[in-house]
Amino acid sequence: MALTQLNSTCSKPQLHSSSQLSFLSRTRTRTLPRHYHSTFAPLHRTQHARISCSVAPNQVQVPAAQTQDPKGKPDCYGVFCLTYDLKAEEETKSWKKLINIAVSGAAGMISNHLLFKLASGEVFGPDQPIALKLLGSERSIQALEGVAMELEDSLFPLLREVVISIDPYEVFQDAEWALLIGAKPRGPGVERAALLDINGQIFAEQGKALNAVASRNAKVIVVGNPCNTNALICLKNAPNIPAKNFHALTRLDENRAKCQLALKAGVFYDKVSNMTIWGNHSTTQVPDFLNARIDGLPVKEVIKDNKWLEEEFTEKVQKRGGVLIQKWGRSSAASTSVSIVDAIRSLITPTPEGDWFSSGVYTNGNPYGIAEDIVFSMPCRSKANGDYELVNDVIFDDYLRQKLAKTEAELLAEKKCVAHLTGEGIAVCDLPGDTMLPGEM
Ligand SMILES: NC(=O)C1=CN([C@@H]2O[C@H](COP(=O)(O)OP(=O)(O)OC[C@H]3O[C@@H](n4cnc5c(N)ncnc54)[C@H](OP(=O)(O)O)[C@@H]3O)[C@@H](O)[C@H]2O)C=CC1
Ligand SMILES: O=C([O-])CC(=O)C(=O)O
Repeated sequence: MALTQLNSTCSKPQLHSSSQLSFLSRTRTRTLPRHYHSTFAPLHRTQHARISCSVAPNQVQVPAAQTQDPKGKPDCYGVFCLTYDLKAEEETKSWKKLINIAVSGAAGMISNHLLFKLASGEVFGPDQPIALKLLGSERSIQALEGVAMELEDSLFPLLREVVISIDPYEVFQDAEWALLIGAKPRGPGVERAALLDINGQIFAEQGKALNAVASRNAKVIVVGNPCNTNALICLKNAPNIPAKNFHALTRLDENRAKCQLALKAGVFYDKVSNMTIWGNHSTTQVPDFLNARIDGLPVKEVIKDNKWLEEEFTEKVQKRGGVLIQKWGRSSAASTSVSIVDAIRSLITPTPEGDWFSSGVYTNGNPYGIAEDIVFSMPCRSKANGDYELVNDVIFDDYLRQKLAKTEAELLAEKKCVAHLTGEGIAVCDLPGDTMLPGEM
């Protein structure tokens, strides 16, 4: 691969003084968002690892550190100023317009898998350059620099810009996708009501920031738990973005359910379709075996063991996260990141004819009689435009209706618990006693 030095249009970089990172790094002072209180003495509020150069196709740019021009004015800095020596037919002008993807909790375990999938092109496609805007905190800013360094060392051609910051207003600027993963984990002795409040405040703040600066048609996927109610809080604080654009991740539950049905039926999991997870991403979630299909047939025609379906299968899916934590010592991160990829791809590729996917979405206008104004996992179809429609052709029986009522009641109780964060008055928190995240046992 020949190296050619370019006259690029990159902005002049400054080297980050403490870490000596080789990518372009800037610092500037901003007012901290209110929830970032810390005993640290923050000096640098924002740090960027930014590809800010435009590079012509067929050429490779060398880091300015190695190639300062005779006047001593580097145009660009570090490995993010490099691009591959593309063949004429692959040149960058055939790429789509760059999209901004914001990720919170970017130094966490899920992100550590997800970011590399996003940067590789496997999510948005091999002709879609991306900018990754990574949200951390004072707690995690060093770790985030490490993440940026690993992204740098991965030489992803499609990764055109990386920004790390603790300021959601900066990270969400013009974001087309916001993947909200960061949330305080529920530790021993933490009441679910307290968790709803602590994490709810994070999502209220982030909703406000999205409202102010994100793309007006941004798609928001909330992963941080309790993800349904966090998504509700987020959308209530972002009235400029359609409520329909907010999702709570229940795709991991769908994938888990498909795997269990495939195992029981003795088929590979690609034979399982039409799998709905209804309701809350919690142990009240309802994996719907009435409408799911195996090899095109209703599940009940293939697995003629109703007791197993109603009891063992349902509980296995509801509690899969907790069993995994017991074995692995940490919560599902790799499979969660895979399911985030699945969730995004389901919105940007056409749903296969007759099939659907599950997502926790806003219930207003739903055809199933589920209470309005909550975020509830339901069956969706997409035409690949980032949008979705709810599926009409599903059936219900008494068992399914009864299970739906339980998960709906839980979400309505959670909603009352966070009324102070959704602009709906004073919170009253009376949660059902058995409410748990899938990862809790
Ligand atoms: N919906 C789903 O299917 C699933 C959801 N989850 C949820 O996703 C979230 C992230 O999981 P994972 O990446 O494994 O978790 P990690 O603990 O690895 O990372 C979580 C991130 O959350 C941020 N965070 C925000 N507030 C706090 C706080 N008060 N205390 C500690 N950390 C905080 C931290 O980043 P920073 O310091 O930068 O803010 C941290 O990096 C969790 O809420 C988890 O329950 C997990 C699996 C499946
Ligand atoms: O409870 C957790 O953090 C993990 C979780 O959501 C899951 O595994 O589904």
